[in-house]
Amino acid sequence: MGTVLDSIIEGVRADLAVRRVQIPVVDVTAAPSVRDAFGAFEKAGLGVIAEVKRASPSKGALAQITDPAALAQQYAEGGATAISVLTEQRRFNGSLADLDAVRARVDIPILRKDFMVDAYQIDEARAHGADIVLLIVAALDDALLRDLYQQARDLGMTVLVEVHDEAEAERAVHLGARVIGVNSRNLKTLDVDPGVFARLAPMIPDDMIKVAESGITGPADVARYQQLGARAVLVGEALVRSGDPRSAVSTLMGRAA
Ligand SMILES: O=C(O)c1ccccc1NCC(=O)[C@H](O)[C@H](O)COP(=O)(O)O
Repeated sequence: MGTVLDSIIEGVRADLAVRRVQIPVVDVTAAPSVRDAFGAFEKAGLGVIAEVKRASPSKGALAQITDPAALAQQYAEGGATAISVLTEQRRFNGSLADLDAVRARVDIPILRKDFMVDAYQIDEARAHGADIVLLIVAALDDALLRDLYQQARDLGMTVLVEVHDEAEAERAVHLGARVIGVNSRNLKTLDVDPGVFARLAPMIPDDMIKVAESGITGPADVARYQQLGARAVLVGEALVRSGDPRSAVSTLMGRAA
């Protein structure tokens, strides 16, 4: 039986095939200039990547986000370092239109958060203004991981390389990734285990930006991850459900709202 990740990727490939027919070649030459996400993380001290997330395989519908740009603007006003926009359609209810809308509204770096398995998606991310792309090590063999990583870097983008276990962390470090996300959500069970970051962080050199991902609900979680070496956190559900995204971001960062 396939995993959740396998079934998400199957849908991603099917949707990609349709877009390829509509737009056979993506023109990256007209893309807006790249914002320096790596520099932003370095400057931030503790960075918050605030996510535009409508739904998820683990929780179903999370929030009615009718204006993703307004949400992103509130995140930015709260002090977010970058915005993550989920563009996967079938399970997360996202779209490239969300990415366009957010890019047009905020001036901080933007992550296209999707399941990247093809060079076409990297060009597409850049053409739609993304400054960061996610590469999930579990979804890629070493050759494709390296090719997509290099392609994104050649386009000037920062790459968030995501790992879930020791073997994947080793592959990410070997790749030379400068930003490594440790996702505490198990892709088979979808359960979140906050102990994963503590286990994997020591394997990642300290000159890399370590990002703690998933299941973060408040400033105590952020402080704990920071103590373990995180330089940024990626937060979705807690922010979209908060009712006050601006204050929720500043509270996460330990600032008065
Ligand atoms: O969120 C899920 O259920 C999920 C399931 C399978 C693959 C990926 C998934 N989420 C993507 C993410 O990495 C999260 O959106 C991100 O880390 C934020 O997590 P959270 O703060 O727990 O919403």
